[in-house]
Amino acid sequence: MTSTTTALLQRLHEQSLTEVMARARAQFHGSSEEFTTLADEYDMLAPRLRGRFLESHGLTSEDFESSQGTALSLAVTPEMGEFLRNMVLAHRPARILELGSSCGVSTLYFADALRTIGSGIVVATELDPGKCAQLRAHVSAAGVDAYVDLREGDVFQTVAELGGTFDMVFMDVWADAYLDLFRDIERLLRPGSIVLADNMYTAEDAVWYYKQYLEGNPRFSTTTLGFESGVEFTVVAA
Ligand SMILES: C[S@@+](CC[C@H](N)C(=O)[O-])C[C@H]1O[C@@H](n2cnc3c(N)ncnc32)[C@H](O)[C@@H]1O
Repeated sequence: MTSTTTALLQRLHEQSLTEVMARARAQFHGSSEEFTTLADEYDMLAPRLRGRFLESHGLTSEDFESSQGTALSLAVTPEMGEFLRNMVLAHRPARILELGSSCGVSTLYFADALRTIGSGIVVATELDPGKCAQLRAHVSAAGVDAYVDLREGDVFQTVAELGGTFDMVFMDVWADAYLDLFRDIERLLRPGSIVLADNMYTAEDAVWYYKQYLEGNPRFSTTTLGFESGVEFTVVAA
């Protein structure tokens, strides 16, 4: 990764964390000391307990699960970003579909990996015009324009217009849309395609139908990876 991209990602990660912490602090009705303790406890929790923990403290955020917009970046963590980057380096996809790109943090990890390989494209999707503008600026600053195709607009509309197959898909829109969206992208998958979905533990109720659908369908082999906010790792078996 170039030093420019590393520095840019570091700044964007810090910015996103600050935003999320500020929102949680505004929602939390305790003292600053209690909030600090809560944040430490969250960090130490097993990922599969995190969603319920936030919920029990009144910190579940509606904008994670509703179709309403938010100005927050809600970027993947550095750990998740490195995982995505490594997945690309290992799987060498020609076409990646990213569902929910926000200001482009996960997009940058995908695009940087494609730059390392020397080929491929990530089709990024985002509804919010302000976030799209930021994504374009970030992609340009990192010098990875050649590897990113941003489609601005509603993701369902965007997906309906796509053809061909995708070797890798990253699902990171609002969790209650996962199943409907997955049904729409099934025709774009081929045997061996990988679908990664974030927030399986932090939006456990919203993703329940998605998880059930995958587990009940012999075309897919799926498991939830127990790190970060819970990542569904699905391979198209047939
Ligand atoms: C969790 S954020 C994505 C974060 C991003 N993957 C990253 O790492 O920076 C989810 C994004 O999905 C977008 N989104 C939600 N519903 C959408 C829809 N129907 N069409 C397009 N984008 C949508 C939101 O605007 C939001 O920016």
